[in-house]
Order: sequence, then structure tokens, then C-alpha cells
Amino acid sequence: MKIFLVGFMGCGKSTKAKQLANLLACPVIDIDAVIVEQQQMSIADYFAANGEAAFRQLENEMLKSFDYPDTCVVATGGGLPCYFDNMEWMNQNGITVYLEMTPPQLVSRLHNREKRPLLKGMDDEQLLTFIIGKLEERNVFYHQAKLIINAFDLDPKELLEEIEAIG
Ligand SMILES: Nc1ncnc2c1ncn2[C@@H]1O[C@H](COP(=O)(O)OP(=O)(O)O)[C@@H](O)[C@H]1O
Ligand SMILES: O=C(O)C1=C[C@@H](OP(=O)(O)O)[C@@H](O)[C@H](O)C1
Ligand SMILES: [Mg+2]
Repeated sequence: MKIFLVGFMGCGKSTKAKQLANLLACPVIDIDAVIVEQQQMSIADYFAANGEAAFRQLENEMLKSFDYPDTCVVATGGGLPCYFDNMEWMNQNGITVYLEMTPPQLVSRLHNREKRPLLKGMDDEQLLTFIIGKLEERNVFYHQAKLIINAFDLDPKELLEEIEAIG
């Protein structure tokens, strides 16, 4: 079973991927972390040096070229499902899970904004407006996930049970 976690920045993909992988005793792959390791620079630095379009190309290549073990949990970047045929590819190659949260819940989780180039320098009010607009664009992709679950206060064991029920 390959589990792909998708959702907006701050919904907990990276954190929950590690927790799920712990429960399953399987590898965790965080696409952003793979990019950081391969490029030897942070996501923010990569955006600054090469721009967003180059980043989208790179995450598309990483997603498709990674040698996934049979059982693994994959944390995607928040934008990854929304470019190219990435969402379709993940649906063909594993179980996709949308960790859904409301815009105010996302604001409350997004403290470290400098790490996320799209959020750089935003205060809470600007961030809330940005999230509402971006979610409108992105929901069409996120909603193609096989499982959609509210992820605020979600226990990893409960999440795993929900995934196993459909997998
Ligand atoms: N259950 C939780 N309770 C409180 N904060 C959390 C929880 N899970 C994750 N966080 C925090 O929320 C932020 C976003 O989590 P992260 O896993 O990086 O999300 P994503 O990968 O979806 O952007 C991080 O600062 C993380 O420490
Ligand atoms: O939503 C996005 O476009 C992005 C989300 C980030 O990942 P997280 O969702 O893990 O923060 C990272 O890939 C990059 O900053 C762009
Ligand atoms: Mg992440």
C-alpha cells in the first residue's frame, strides 16, 4: 500500500506522514525533503534562485521518478497535486488522502511562514485571504482524493483505520 497525503500548506502532511509510517513500520518519503536533499538547498532558496515554474517541473519529476517501496507513506507539497497530471498519477499508483482543514485552522498552524516561499511576509489577515483564494483554485484537485478527512485534531491511528477501510 502506497499512501499519498495531499492538502494545503500547514494541514500536517509532513507530520502525519511520519506518524503513519511509524504505525505501519514503513518508509516515509517527503517529496519536499527529497528535493532539498537532491538540490542541496531549501525550498525557499530554490524558489528564489529558479522560480516557481522550475519548482513545479522538479516536483513532477521527483514524484514520478522516485523508486517507491511497496508499502510507504508519501508527503506531497501543498501545490503538487495541482500541476500536470500529478493527482491522476497518484490515484493510479496509490491511495490518495486529502487532509482537509478550514482556512482559520490552517492559519493557526502556519507559524513558520518564511520557510514557505508562497507565504513570505504575510500577516494573519493576508494569509487568511490568500488561503481562501488558493483553496478555491486547488479544491478541484484535492477533491479528487480517494479519502477526504478533516485533519485538525485527527489521531493518526484513526486516520490509518480510515485508510485501511478503503484500501
Ligand atoms: N497535531 C498537531 N498539533 C499542533 N500542531 C501541529 C500538529 N501537527 C502538525 N503541527 C504543526 O503544524 C505545522 C504544519 O505541519 P506540517 O506537517 O509541516 O504540514 P504540511 O507538511 O502539510 O505543510 C508545523 O509547524 C507542525 O509542527
Ligand atoms: O502549497 C505549495 O504550493 C507549496 C507547499 C510547500 O509544501 P507544504 O505543503 O509541505 O508546506 C512546498 O512544496 C512549497 O513551499 C510550495
Ligand atoms: Mg510538508
